[in-house]
Amino acid sequence: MATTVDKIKDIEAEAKLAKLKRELLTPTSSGGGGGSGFDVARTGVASVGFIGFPSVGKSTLMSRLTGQHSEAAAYEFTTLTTVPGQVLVNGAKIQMLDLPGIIQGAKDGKGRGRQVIAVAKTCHLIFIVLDVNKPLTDKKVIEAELEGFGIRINKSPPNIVFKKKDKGGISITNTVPLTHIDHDEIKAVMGEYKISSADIAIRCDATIDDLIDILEAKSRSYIPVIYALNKIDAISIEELDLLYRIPNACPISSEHGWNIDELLEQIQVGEIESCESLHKAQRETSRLYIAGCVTIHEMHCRRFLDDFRQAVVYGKSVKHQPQRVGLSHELADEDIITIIKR
Ligand SMILES: Nc1nc2c(ncn2[C@@H]2O[C@H](COP(=O)(O)OP(=O)(O)OP(=O)(O)O)[C@@H](O)[C@H]2O)c(=O)[nH]1
Ligand SMILES: [K+]
Ligand SMILES: [Mg+2]
Repeated sequence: MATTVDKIKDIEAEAKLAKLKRELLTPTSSGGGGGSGFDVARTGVASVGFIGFPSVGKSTLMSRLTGQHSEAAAYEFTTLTTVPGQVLVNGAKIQMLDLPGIIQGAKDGKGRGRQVIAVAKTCHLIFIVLDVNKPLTDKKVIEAELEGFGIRINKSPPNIVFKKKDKGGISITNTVPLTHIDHDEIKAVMGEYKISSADIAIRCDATIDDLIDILEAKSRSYIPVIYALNKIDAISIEELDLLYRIPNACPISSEHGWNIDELLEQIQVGEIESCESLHKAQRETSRLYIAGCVTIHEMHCRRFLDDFRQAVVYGKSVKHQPQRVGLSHELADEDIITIIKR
């Protein structure tokens, strides 16, 4: 049986690994890091990146959704660079980015996967495109690739407040019982990060990965994902029924244009009427909201205000589409705003 000392050793090793991974993924001036060589100019209020194995139908979907032609063919790696297009969702211009296919091990530097995932990491939403004729385990493989690059899928940041201090040691409080880690183990992680004084308030049944995500907050991106389950023209009705049980998914046929409207509808544009609903949207679907009739300032709670840098608004309340505005800007009904944090 593993002793506490063994367990702490494991945890220290895990924390060390997380640190090494971050160093590997942080771009360096020498260009050896996670560069974004495939990035393109961003237009519209938000961008959606297409991630998937080769030949699952990303480019066919791109052409179908946006009318922007992106070369599609039966051979792998047809697409070698980012192809941007645009589509209107509730009147808002949303940029679509068709990306080259990735393969297993992409996050570790195989192929150009790192550059591809680096682009996806800056998107507001990711379409994971899957070929329904391939094993469903492909979904897990792609998810692991994104996770390994610091992308957290359909998840909000763990409810842990971490404040580094100059002195006073490590102080830990938890409002719920912790079933995955104890205070000694948390201190071991802090030791690994060379943090000797901090206040840590834990408000969820956190795991060690949650804690590391908070310590590595700068290299984490919380991005909503929709699974575009493509090529349903090639399966039976019975098989299709099963696909409808997969959460956050939309079965489609890019080639035949089946269910493409539903896929667009799933791009969640949350409705904001109050500070509360803004927080909810921020937690659930990240950065794209429709505002009710309030000023941005009125929607604010402190936490949000602290990070606020600028908002980009598209809709009736602004002259230019989109327009950058500050806190006192008054929104109109159905405006779409993107909050830019510091
Ligand atoms: N049956 C069927 N075939 C499709 C569908 N969508 C795409 N295909 C075919 O799948 C093959 C690959 O399509 P692409 O759009 O090039 O796939 P991709 O994911 O962009 O591929 P890479 O750029 O190489 O990564 C082509 O032969 C398409 O005709 C679909 O909905 N149904
Ligand atoms: K292809
Ligand atoms: Mg392609």
